[in-house]
Amino acid sequence: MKLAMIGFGQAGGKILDRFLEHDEQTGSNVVRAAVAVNTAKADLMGLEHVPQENRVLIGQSRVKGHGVGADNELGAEIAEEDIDEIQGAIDSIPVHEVDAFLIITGLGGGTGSGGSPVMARHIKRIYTEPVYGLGVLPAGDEGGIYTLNAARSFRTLVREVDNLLVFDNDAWRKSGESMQGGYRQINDEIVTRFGILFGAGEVEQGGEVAESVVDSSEIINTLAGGGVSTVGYAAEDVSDEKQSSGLLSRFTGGDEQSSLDSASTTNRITSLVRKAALGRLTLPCKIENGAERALLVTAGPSQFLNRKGIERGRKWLEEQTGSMEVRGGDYPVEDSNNVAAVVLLSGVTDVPRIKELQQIAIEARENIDDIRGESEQNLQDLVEDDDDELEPLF
Ligand SMILES: Nc1nc2c(ncn2[C@@H]2O[C@H](COP(=O)(O)OP(=O)(O)OP(=O)(O)O)[C@@H](O)[C@H]2O)c(=O)[nH]1
Repeated sequence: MKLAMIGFGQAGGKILDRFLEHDEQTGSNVVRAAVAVNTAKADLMGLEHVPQENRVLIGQSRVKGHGVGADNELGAEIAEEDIDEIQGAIDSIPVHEVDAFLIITGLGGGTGSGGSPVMARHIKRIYTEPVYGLGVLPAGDEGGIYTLNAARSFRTLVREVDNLLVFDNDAWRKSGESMQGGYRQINDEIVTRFGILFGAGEVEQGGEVAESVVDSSEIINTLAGGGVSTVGYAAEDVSDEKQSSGLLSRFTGGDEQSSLDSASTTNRITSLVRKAALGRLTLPCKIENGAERALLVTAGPSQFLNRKGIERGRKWLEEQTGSMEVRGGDYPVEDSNNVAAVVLLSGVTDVPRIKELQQIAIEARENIDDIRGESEQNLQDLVEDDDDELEPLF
């Protein structure tokens, strides 16, 4: 699937940068165009793979290149005011060559949190291609303002995009790690999952497995209908088996597929599907209470992918989610040493983490209002004398 990716804000830019690096390393060619938008000059300068001409600094007259300091209302205002500058960069995208737009952003900050819904609305008005969001929720220990920002941005962005794919930093943060080191690893996790998912629709149809290869229209149809999506992933190293099956087939003159035990290939796939769906999802949720649609992608060297495994995995997903719309297919990656299953669950609704986020956001808003009210009173008590005998100069 060919995407025009827009990284909004610091997190959005860094994840976009990592997607570009992944594209170069794997040759998957998913990112057809990349634009980074930010109010902070330093963040844009720190990017390594986004072309210079596609880095857009907005809000210069308002914040002088220093970011909006987690004020997402200001982030939204600036995006609205400078939308023509962003459009200038989008104009260079060969839109006829892309299947969809993907706007990537951290929902807890200011620039991306406020700007990305404005951007999504703008793009949807102009282009017919679907516009998806990849929104990152803040970790629980980041504090009230980030949670409040994320809850408000989440609500707005879901409405503006054709589907919001969510990644929850809270579920992935390891304690005892530096922020930067931690994010690098988290961003790798993000790119691995979404890279396989979107890369799957990019394989040329052809060869033995042609009819079971995932097409980009299957990704689009799974995401159609809107709402919130989450992704699961599981992988197994098959390098030893790959080596021995290659040797054996050369020795017997047979093909590599037939030198592998098809029952164990099938079982491996079905167990990977279960692990992917029941393990850590990008947004943890209860799958047994429903996903409207799902897509199963099995990736790896083609001799390790078989139709029976995918069929069984698909059926199992249908039973688990109660969805009648479960698609499935292969993503052959011949030089990989892993077999992986990626499960996209679209239209999920039973997500305790979102309810918790909203509750904390409401409390944070109440606390912020109380503290503001109190601090005005406290300042007045400090600067004025008790009997108001000292009058100000003017
Ligand atoms: N996964 C991931 N999350 C990140 C990364 N950097 C920041 N975040 C998350 O994004 C949120 C902050 O958003 P930023 O992108 O830094 O903020 P911004 O949009 O640049 O807005 P301002 O800095 O307020 O102008 C934080 O709450 C973090 O949870 C990153 O590299 N990876």
